[in-house]
Amino acid sequence: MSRKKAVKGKAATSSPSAGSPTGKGNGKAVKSSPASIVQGNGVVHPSRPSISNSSEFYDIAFKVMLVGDSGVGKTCLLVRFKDGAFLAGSFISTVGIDFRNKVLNIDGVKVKLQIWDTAGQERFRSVTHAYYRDAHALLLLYDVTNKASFDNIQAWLTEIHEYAQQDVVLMLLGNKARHCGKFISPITLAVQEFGVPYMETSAKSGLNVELAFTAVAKELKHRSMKDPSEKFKLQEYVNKEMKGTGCCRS
Ligand SMILES: Nc1nc2c(ncn2[C@@H]2O[C@H](COP(=O)(O)OP(=O)(O)OP(=O)(O)O)[C@@H](O)[C@H]2O)c(=O)[nH]1
Ligand SMILES: [Mg+2]
Repeated sequence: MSRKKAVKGKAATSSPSAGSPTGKGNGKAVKSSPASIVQGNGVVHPSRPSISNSSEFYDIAFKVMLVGDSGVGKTCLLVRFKDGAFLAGSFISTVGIDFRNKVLNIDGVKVKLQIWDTAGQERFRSVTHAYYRDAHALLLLYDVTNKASFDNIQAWLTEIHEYAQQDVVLMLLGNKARHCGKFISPITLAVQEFGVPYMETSAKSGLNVELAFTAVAKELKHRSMKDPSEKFKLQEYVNKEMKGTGCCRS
């Protein structure tokens, strides 16, 4: 098997696999220690030694897509996660689609997330559809200060069911949360009706941003490791790990 390292993010405007190191496949095992890692397609690969010409080595890689209405904060969430910064100032709506990579250490396993930032505007919807089928996880964002973005969640879920893989990991993120701690906004209380894991984030303050991506990476890793004794429950993990204290900056 070839050695893999995470590549820097680059714009992708053609087909989903064209700009994608993971191509069409599921999460791929390229190095593991000490246990074997199972590919999403069920192929077991024996343990391999570390690959060491980059700080961005990874064992398994997954594609995560950010979707949701224009203006809910998808790009800001990704920038906050990747660079630890907030894009203040005027709103520049995303055109087309782009991705950034980040490698997380999940319980000793290096999990590379290739995170696709999509354009929320209606006119780019057909471009986005082409990418759904390769996504291992989808983060569907709404804006907790914007009821219209909540009202559109059902339409997004319908679209996801139509275009994404059946077993895609899905989580709702109520972005632009203004509070801190475990309180959730009235919109997010209503969001529970969809029966999909959910949490609130703030790209502005950084609230729960790392946690959202870590939770998804953990879920994907658990699935790919195929260890039945280790059942991972996304919502339970998020509820447990959510910040209990802190100060509001949003
Ligand atoms: N207060 C607050 N503002 C935010 C937050 N996240 C994003 N914003 C603001 O919301 C606006 C839209 O953010 P973007 O990240 O560009 O939105 P988007 O979802 O990527 O929009 P499209 O690219 O059009 O789909 C910007 O003005 C951001 O500064 C947040 O957590 N809190
Ligand atoms: Mg954007």
